[in-house]
Amino acid sequence: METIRTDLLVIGAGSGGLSVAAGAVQMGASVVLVERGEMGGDCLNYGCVPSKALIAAAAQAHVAQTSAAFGVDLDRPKVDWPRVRAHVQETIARIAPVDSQERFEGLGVRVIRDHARFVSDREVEAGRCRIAARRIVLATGSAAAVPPVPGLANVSFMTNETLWDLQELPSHLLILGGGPIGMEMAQSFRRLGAQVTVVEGAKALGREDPEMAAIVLDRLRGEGVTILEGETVSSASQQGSAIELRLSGGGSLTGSHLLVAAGRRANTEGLGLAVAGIETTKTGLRVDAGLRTTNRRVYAIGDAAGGMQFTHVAGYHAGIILRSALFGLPAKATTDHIPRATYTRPELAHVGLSEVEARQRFGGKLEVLRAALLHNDRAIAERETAGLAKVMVHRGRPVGATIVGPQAGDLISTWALAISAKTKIGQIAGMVAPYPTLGELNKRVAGSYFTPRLFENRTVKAVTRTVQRLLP
Ligand SMILES: Cc1cc2nc3c(=O)[nH]c(=O)nc-3n(C[C@H](O)[C@H](O)[C@H](O)COP(=O)(O)OP(=O)(O)OC[C@H]3O[C@@H](n4cnc5c(N)ncnc54)[C@H](O)[C@@H]3O)c2cc1C
Ligand SMILES: NC(=O)c1ccc[n+]([C@@H]2O[C@H](COP(=O)([O-])OP(=O)(O)OC[C@H]3O[C@@H](n4cnc5c(N)ncnc54)[C@H](O)[C@@H]3O)[C@@H](O)[C@H]2O)c1
Repeated sequence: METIRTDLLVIGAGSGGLSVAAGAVQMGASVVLVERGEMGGDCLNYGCVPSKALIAAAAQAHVAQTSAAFGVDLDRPKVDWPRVRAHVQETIARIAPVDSQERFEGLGVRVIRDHARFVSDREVEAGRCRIAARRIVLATGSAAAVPPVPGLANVSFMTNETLWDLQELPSHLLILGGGPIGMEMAQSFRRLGAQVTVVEGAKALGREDPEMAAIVLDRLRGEGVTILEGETVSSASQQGSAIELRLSGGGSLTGSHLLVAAGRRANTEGLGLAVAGIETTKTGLRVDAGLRTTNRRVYAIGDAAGGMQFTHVAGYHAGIILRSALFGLPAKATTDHIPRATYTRPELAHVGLSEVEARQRFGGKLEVLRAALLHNDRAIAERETAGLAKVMVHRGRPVGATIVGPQAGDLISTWALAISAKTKIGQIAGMVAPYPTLGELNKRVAGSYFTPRLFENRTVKAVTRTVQRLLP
């Protein structure tokens, strides 16, 4: 057994672990990185990257369905699934070098490809190595949670890990769970030609503002996705390649394939956490505001920390703990300024407080600004006018924003910056946006704050008339 001493040991080479390792080694720390699976973790191999590549392929297929309105007739698209898969794999391959073992070894990180587990409160074993570290970072991510549905274990269902190995386009894809994974995949497979049925136990896109989520769900239903809400699966079975789900409401569904997208569970098993005095919660590892676990030398970041589960959150966490683990500086993770986006078409993006949360916090002092895409000239030209921006304002500053529409994930960045920089709404309204762009939506919604103050204000009108009389 080789013994290694290091400043920082990072377990997990996904979005969070790679950011910590790259930052720490480039700032002069000695770093060991342990990964038991693929470098790049879920995001690169089984999550964001393949799903966004599939969404892009599906968008190409969808063009044929909408082009006639532009005066362009296209033939019915022929979807060649092996080539769609090749596009997805090629996308992963093009990004992979940034996350590769070679790149990290080139930076000076010692990379060990094995499963890691604690053997004491500050030592970890991985393969033939025992690593003693000053600080340890758990960036072990999460995996699909499989609900305890009777019979499900005997069905050949897919999760986000196995979906990308599909050999053929499903004729009828059943999806268990109507969260972001379920909805992004439902629309993509529908656009590529599959029949798709989503079974959602509560409300589809249930974490989002219901008014905004309804715009997305209407579009998906309009494209032919069946979404059953408030419906749970009482049992699952398989006859040959046909998968049957019996529903608690009494009906049943038969499909050719089943994707389970019913939430996540943190990867904490097999880590020997008890030996190191590290506690877990229902959602992940127990951490304080500085992302320290119950063992003061050990941090947890990203999906494993059990909070918001996004790649950009894992990257943000990495920055927080680098301050603390390398320089001993105090640092706290907050969530108010962190955006999220679901990449259905239209996209649904949010940052800060929702309308309901903001009303609870600020009561009558809250102003909710709205602007519809219906009046955005670029959206009209592109026939993509289903959408809305909603901004929650308290004392002249934005405290939350939700956007549904094309490129909403890009448009929300303006509000993420405004909220983190505590910008006044007038500064967004005063920004000059190029015409004609979707970005004008942000200026328009901010400008609506001043509409009643300027255009429906008797004093302003009286002052204008007086000044006009006095001007030479
Ligand atoms: C289908 C899908 C689509 C998504 N789309 C988006 C999106 O568009 N945008 C977005 O922001 N987020 C998206 N996410 C979420 C995003 O993928 C995660 O939030 C992100 O990957 C979390 O990064 P992480 O570093 O915490 O964990 P991971 O990326 O999961 O990395 C953890 C790594 O730790 C390794 N590991 C675990 N235990 C051990 C051990 N004991 N020893 C050694 N190695 C270990 C694992 O093998 C893994 O490689 C998506 C997720 C899914 C499933
Ligand atoms: N665009 C993005 O950024 C993006 C995309 C995909 C995933 N993600 C991340 O991955 C996480 C996981 O996504 P997800 O969609 O798997 O999880 P989720 O927890 O967001 O949604 C799961 C859905 O499944 C439902 N559900 C759970 N058990 C069920 C059952 N037995 N029967 C019927 N419905 C059931 C829940 O009510 C919920 O609506 C997201 O929360 C997000 O953090 C992000």
